[in-house]
Amino acid sequence: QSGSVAANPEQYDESYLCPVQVGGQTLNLDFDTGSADLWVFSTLTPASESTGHAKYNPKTSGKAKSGYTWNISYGDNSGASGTVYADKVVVGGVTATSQAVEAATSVSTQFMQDTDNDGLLGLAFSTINTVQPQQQTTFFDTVKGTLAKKLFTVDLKAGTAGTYDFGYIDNSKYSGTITYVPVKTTNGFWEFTAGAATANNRSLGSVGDAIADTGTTLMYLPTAVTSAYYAQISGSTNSADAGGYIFPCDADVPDFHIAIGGKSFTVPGEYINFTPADNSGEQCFGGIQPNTGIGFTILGDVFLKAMFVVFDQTTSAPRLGFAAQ
Ligand SMILES: C[C@H]1CC[C@H](NC(=O)Cn2ccnc2)CC1
Repeated sequence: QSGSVAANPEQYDESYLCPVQVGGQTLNLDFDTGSADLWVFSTLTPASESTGHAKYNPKTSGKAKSGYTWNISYGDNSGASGTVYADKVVVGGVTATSQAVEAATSVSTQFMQDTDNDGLLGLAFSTINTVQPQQQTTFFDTVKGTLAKKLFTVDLKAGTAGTYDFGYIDNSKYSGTITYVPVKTTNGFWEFTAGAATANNRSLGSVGDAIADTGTTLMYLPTAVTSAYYAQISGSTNSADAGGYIFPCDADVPDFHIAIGGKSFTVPGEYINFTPADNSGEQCFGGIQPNTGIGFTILGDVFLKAMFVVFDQTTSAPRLGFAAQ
C-alpha cells in the first residue's frame, strides 16, 4: 500500500499537524521524526488537561494492552504518560490494522495549551519507543512491510500545507536530484553527518553530527556556527531574556547554506526571521539557535520546509535523501 496525508502548519509554522484516523476517530497529530511513540489525548485524559482537544475513546474499538504503560519527555521539557491500546490507525489511506495507541492519562502544560494538537505520531526508530514492559513499533515500522517501498517522504512548507507520503517518492515534489547520506541509528534518530555552513559567501564552520527532526520547530546548530551566522546580522544579540538570538525585524537576514552529501542546500533568510520576539514587534527571534547542551545539531522545521526529504529503510542500511523543494 501507499498514501499521502496533508501536513498543516500551525501559526508561525511552529509545528505541523496531520489528520489521522485512530479507531475510526479523526485526530490531528504532530508527526515527529525525533521520537517513536504514537500517543493521543483520550477519554482517559483529565478534562482539566484535555478541553479543546479531540480525544481517542478506546472503549469504541481499542483492545487494552493491560499493564502496558508509557512515559515520554521531550527536549523542550514537555511530556506525557499513560496506558496502551491496540487499534486500527489510518494515515493518508495507509492502514495499520493493529497499532500501539498510547492513550494519555497525563500531559504537560505545553500540550494542554496547544488545543490544535491532539497528540504525536513518532517516526524515529522504534528502539526509543517508551512503552513498558514491552517496547512497541512506530506506525511506519508497523506498516513498512506492507508499503510499496519501505520509505516515507517529508515535504513541509512555509505557511501552507505540505505532505507526508508513505511508500513512494513523488518526483514532482522536488527540484534537481536527491542526494543520499548514510544514517546512524544507534541513538534511535535519523542521524547523519552534515558538512560546511556558509552565509554571504563566508564560511561559518562545519555543522557535523545532525538529526532530521520534524518535531522540532527551529534549527539548533553548533555555537561557533550560530555566532558566526549572527555576526552577519547587525543589531543581533543572544538575549537570555528572549531565550536566544534576536535581531531587529527589519534586519537583512542572510540565506543559510549547508553542505550535505557534497551538495549545497539553502534555507532562505526569511525562514530564519522567525517570529516577533516581543509584543512591540521590533525585535524578531531567530530560526537558528545554538545547540548548547544538546550534543548534536537538530535540523527542525525551519530547515525542513526548504527541503524534500526521503526517510529510507528500503535496505538494511537506513539512509536519508535530500533535495531542494
Ligand atoms: C533545545 C531544543 C528545544 C526543542 C527540543 N525539541 C523537542 O522537544 C521536540 N518536541 C517533540 C515534542 N514536543 C517537542 C529539542 C531541544
